[in-house]
Amino acid sequence: MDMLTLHAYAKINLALDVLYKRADGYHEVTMVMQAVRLADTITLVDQPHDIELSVSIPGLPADSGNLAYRAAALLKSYAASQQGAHIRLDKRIPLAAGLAGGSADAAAVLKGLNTLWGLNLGLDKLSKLAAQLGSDVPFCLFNGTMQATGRGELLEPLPPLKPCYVVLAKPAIAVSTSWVYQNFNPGKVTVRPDIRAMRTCLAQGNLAGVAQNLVNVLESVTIPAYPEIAKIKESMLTYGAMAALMSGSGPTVFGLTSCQEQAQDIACRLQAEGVPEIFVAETVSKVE
Ligand SMILES: C[C@@](CO)(OP(=O)(O)O)[C@H](O)COP(=O)(O)OP(=O)(O)OC[C@H]1O[C@@H](n2ccc(N)nc2=O)[C@H](O)[C@@H]1O
Ligand SMILES: Nc1ncnc2c1ncn2[C@@H]1O[C@H](COP(=O)(O)OP(=O)(O)O)[C@@H](O)[C@H]1O
Repeated sequence: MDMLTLHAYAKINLALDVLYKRADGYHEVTMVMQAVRLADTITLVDQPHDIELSVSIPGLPADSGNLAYRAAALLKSYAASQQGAHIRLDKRIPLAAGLAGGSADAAAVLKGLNTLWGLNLGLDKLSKLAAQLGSDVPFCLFNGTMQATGRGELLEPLPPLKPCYVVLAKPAIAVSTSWVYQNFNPGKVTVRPDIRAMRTCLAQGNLAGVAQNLVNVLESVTIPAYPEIAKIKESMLTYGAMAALMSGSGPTVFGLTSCQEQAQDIACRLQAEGVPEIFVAETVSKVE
């Protein structure tokens, strides 16, 4: 019996711009994405024929409603494989948080089963399958620091973000990504990210410059609906984060700092304020 254990890392968006709504209903975006060391654990065990999934928390589907299951089914069908697998998903990344937890799980299952089943598909092929599962899944195959365009599936590696600490704070709300995109109104956007400036700062290893350039246009949808997000951003800055931003469609807010002790201190103070879910994570700088 073969077994494989993988980490499925969460992501944050250092920059997120929406260019226009496409004919297929998706939005054309430009994003700078960064993997962080907050991970679900996926354990894969080889078995004949069937795909089975067990999940560590209630409220998460353990069938084709789960992206991890869908990833396995898609790979099995694409490769016309007779093999199956038991997938054990230990969830740590909060759900519907803007951290791509489901996408990370799907990417880890694609990579892991490619190995376990001896399929030898290249990352290019896996990336195409990943895009069928969701716009953020291809990034999760690669991790590190990347620019994403198209609907998020077209990737270009960027110079790695100078290693730093990320405080992640999620208020007690779940936000639907499709609701946020549906309600996006370019007329409500006041600041758009300067992606070129962000790229220059990354290339120079200029963390302060990266921090100054954090912008996410989806804040214009999520923050008016959930003002507690703005409150967490303000608190992060008061407690000494270099900068703070909502990740993806929200509601998680992340703050950057170069110092681990300061990150822990910010996390403690947010906890004292009653923010229910808080994590401190390092950045992940290379493909793992
Ligand atoms: C906003 C972002 C930023 O990284 O992340 P999350 O907040 O979900 O983590 C992503 O763009 C989310 O990617 P993902 O969650 O994979 O989205 P999908 O499953 O492909 O699509 C979910 C919903 O969002 C809409 N959508 C998604 C991507 C995109 N570029 N334009 C869209 O309009 C789709 O129409 C769909 O209704
Ligand atoms: N493996 C999974 N982990 C988390 N959510 C999943 C998974 N599979 C399907 N989902 C569904 O997708 C929704 C949003 O997923 P998630 O990836 O956590 O958030 P986000 O899109 O904000 O990054 C969840 O509410 C859940 O119903």
